[in-house]
Amino acid sequence: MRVENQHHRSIALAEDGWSVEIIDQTLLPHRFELRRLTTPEDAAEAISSMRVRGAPLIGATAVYGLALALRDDPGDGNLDAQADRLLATRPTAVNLRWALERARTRLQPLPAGQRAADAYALAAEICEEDVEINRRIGEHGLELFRAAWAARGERGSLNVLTHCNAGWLATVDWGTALAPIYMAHDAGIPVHVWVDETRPRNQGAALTAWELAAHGVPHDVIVDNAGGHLMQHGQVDLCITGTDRTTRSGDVCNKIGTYLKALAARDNGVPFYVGLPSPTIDWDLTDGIAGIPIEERDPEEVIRVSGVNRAGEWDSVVVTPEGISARNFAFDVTPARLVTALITERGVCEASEAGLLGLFPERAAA
Ligand SMILES: CSC[C@H]1O[C@H](OP(=O)(O)O)[C@H](O)[C@@H]1O
Repeated sequence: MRVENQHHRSIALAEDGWSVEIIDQTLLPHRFELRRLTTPEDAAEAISSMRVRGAPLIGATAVYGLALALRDDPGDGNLDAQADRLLATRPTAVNLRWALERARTRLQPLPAGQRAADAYALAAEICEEDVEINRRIGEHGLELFRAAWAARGERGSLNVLTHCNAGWLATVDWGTALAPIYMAHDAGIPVHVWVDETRPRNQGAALTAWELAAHGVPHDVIVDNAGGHLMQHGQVDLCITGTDRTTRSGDVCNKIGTYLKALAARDNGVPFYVGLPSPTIDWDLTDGIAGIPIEERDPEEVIRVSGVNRAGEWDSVVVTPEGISARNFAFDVTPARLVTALITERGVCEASEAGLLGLFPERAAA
């Protein structure tokens, strides 16, 4: 997407043809800085520290990390060890497993001397596929937005609530939940976005707001607990989020707090949509609540808030009493029954196995 009139993606091969450039998302919104990854350790650190985050972007970064590893040692042992190491960086987003399994399957049979070049080629393919998948999610989602706008009699604004960041920063480009928002805005539908701040890492306040502002999409940042109130007062026409792993039955794992938004949406008759790229579907799982591993991150992320102080300097402050105990669950699972529809690159379907197999029939036998 465009940043100060220059096109950027969240990740790209550097001009040297081998190192990898990412946007360091831990510095946004106050500093836009590119960071070069030159080793697999750099890639693993970028994922685990959330310099890059978002299921599709995590998968792409991991395969570039594997390419960096194979430049130095393309042997079987290093291929397996580095893939395992990258897989262990974060447990919830299924794209990480999907991308690394795809890489192992493709690279293992190759002569060692060909593996690095092919890993770079695969990383580039995964990136291009992601951009196209998200563009199509945007187009299918746009039709839902047009219908919602018509349902409002095309008056006022189309008020959309989103949680966390499922924009171009969470993918290679376009985003999943935000792609329909960008396309609706560009199509002249007056979209307004309620942006959940999304404690504790503030992906909404820091990343979604930054993206929407750069694209000129009207929005308001709200505290995570305000969404239900807005829905009760008719201020939300639809909710749309991303996902880190969706089961074949349509259970949606996403940033912590998504489930509570879906409950409020159901209670207030507000449609709840999920932007779902097919690499984020876990076809091996049916019960999301029982089966999806929920990442638990450092409690320090709850206790301490980072930002820019009055002097414009990067700083952090403690918001709890000294020595307290905190827990930091990073995701939750919204049962399929609370999801109005899944927006995939192949179209919109109900959140169910039948719905997903209707769009992905090749998965029926699995
Ligand atoms: C398009 S995936 C976006 C998804 O990833 C985020 O998690 P995190 O920032 O911890 O990587 C969040 O769940 C978003 O909805």
